[in-house]
Amino acid sequence: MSKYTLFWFRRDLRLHDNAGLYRALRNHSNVLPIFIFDKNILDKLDDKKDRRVEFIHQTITDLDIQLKALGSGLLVKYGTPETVFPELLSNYDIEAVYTNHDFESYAIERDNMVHEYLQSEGIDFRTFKDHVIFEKNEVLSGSKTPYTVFTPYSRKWKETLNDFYVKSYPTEKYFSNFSKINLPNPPSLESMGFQPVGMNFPVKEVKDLLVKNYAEKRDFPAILGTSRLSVHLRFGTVSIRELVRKAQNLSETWLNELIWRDFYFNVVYHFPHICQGHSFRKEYDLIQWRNNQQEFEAWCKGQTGYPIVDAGMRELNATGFMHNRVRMIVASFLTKHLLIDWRWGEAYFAKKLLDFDFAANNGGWQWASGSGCDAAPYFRVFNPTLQTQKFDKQLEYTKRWVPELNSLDYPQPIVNHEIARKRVLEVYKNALQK
Ligand SMILES: Cc1cc2nc3c(=O)[nH]c(=O)nc-3n(C[C@H](O)[C@H](O)[C@H](O)COP(=O)(O)OP(=O)(O)OC[C@H]3O[C@@H](n4cnc5c(N)ncnc54)[C@H](O)[C@@H]3O)c2cc1C
Repeated sequence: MSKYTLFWFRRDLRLHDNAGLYRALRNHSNVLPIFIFDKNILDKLDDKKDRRVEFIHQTITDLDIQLKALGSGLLVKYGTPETVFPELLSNYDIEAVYTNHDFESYAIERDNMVHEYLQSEGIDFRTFKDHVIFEKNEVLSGSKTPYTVFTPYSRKWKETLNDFYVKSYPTEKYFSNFSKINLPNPPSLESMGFQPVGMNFPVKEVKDLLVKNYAEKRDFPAILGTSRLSVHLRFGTVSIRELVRKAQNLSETWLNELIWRDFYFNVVYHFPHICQGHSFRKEYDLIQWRNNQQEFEAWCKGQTGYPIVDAGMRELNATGFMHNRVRMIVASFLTKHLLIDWRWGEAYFAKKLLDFDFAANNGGWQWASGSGCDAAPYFRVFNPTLQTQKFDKQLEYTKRWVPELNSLDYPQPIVNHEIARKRVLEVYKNALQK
């Protein structure tokens, strides 16, 4: 029997069109796929009914079934990478470990640690670009510096794109190179201290018609006008290359959204200070936030007395999803109307969003607060009433989540729009003039 090559799944939970898996299968004849339920991450989750863990568990179970049908299987471990790898090395004769890039700060630390360990054991650790179209220095300005503004970034992104970057990796050609092995089923959610919520997750297909109509429909939260693919993009159950090909054929506007996603990964990679809790524009760290705990709780619970804000927060709490237009409204409301630090909102979203992704979430929050690259100017304060008139005129979305809207049970606004607008402009001006 030849030595084993491990393929380590992380945010790329699919067999088809997977860059690192393709390289492992093409170069080696005994490829054992592994997945680690990482205690370093799971132990930090307070909610034992975390929808993300359930999503991953369902996906892993499905991957294992697909692999068993190929005469192989998925080796699933529950532990920390620093203990799992030594254990794997003592049980299997391993020549190389393949995986795909992940640029979040914990992931970088983890991969450096694993790399060092494997190197000390004489084992190759090979990593590949998979979850974005362009990474690292592939899209730089003419002066070879990273872009901090979306429009020129997206222009260069489009100029750089050619068929090569969106071609699928035909992993299926080499499926016979998966190890022939008998493995136990993955551990249950319960055995890892979690429980299922039992919700239906968004489907991973998007209809051509939806993408064609995206530009006209994407801003209306009452209708299904966006793809709902964000959780699949987060965990790699869909391939970004396939989606970009679809967007190229059907909708420039939707393509731009996929480019925003690459853009925010590019920002995280080039400006790591944002991963340490700093504003992208450092002067914004001087803002004197009010950080009123009671108002924060009212925002979290959807009890601010601003119906569109409350609808969004209740949708988030109930489903783990919130429409992009409403994310912008609730984020602006928290930072501008309530003058609560965007990091509080960022952390709350990180706990609740099914599609939580550090790069897009941080980017969205810093955009809303004005502190980010290519952010909304600080003096732009969304008016929730006008936003509702524009994007939920019939209150269809709002009433879905705030059914008691016109009754005495619904709270009075916790803040007056005009007073809050003047207050935030004053506070921001003071901080930014220093
Ligand atoms: C405050 C705030 C926080 C956010 N947090 C996240 C987050 O944690 N994870 C996340 O995936 N998105 C986040 N977004 C971006 C956006 O709201 C979601 O990607 C989108 O609502 C997901 O719905 P969809 O899949 O139907 O998107 P579609 O509109 O169909 O777009 C397709 C895909 O493009 C990407 N995309 C779209 N808009 C953006 C954007 N503005 N920035 C980056 N990528 C984008 C997503 O991967 C999305 O699935 C945030 C936005 C804001 C304003």
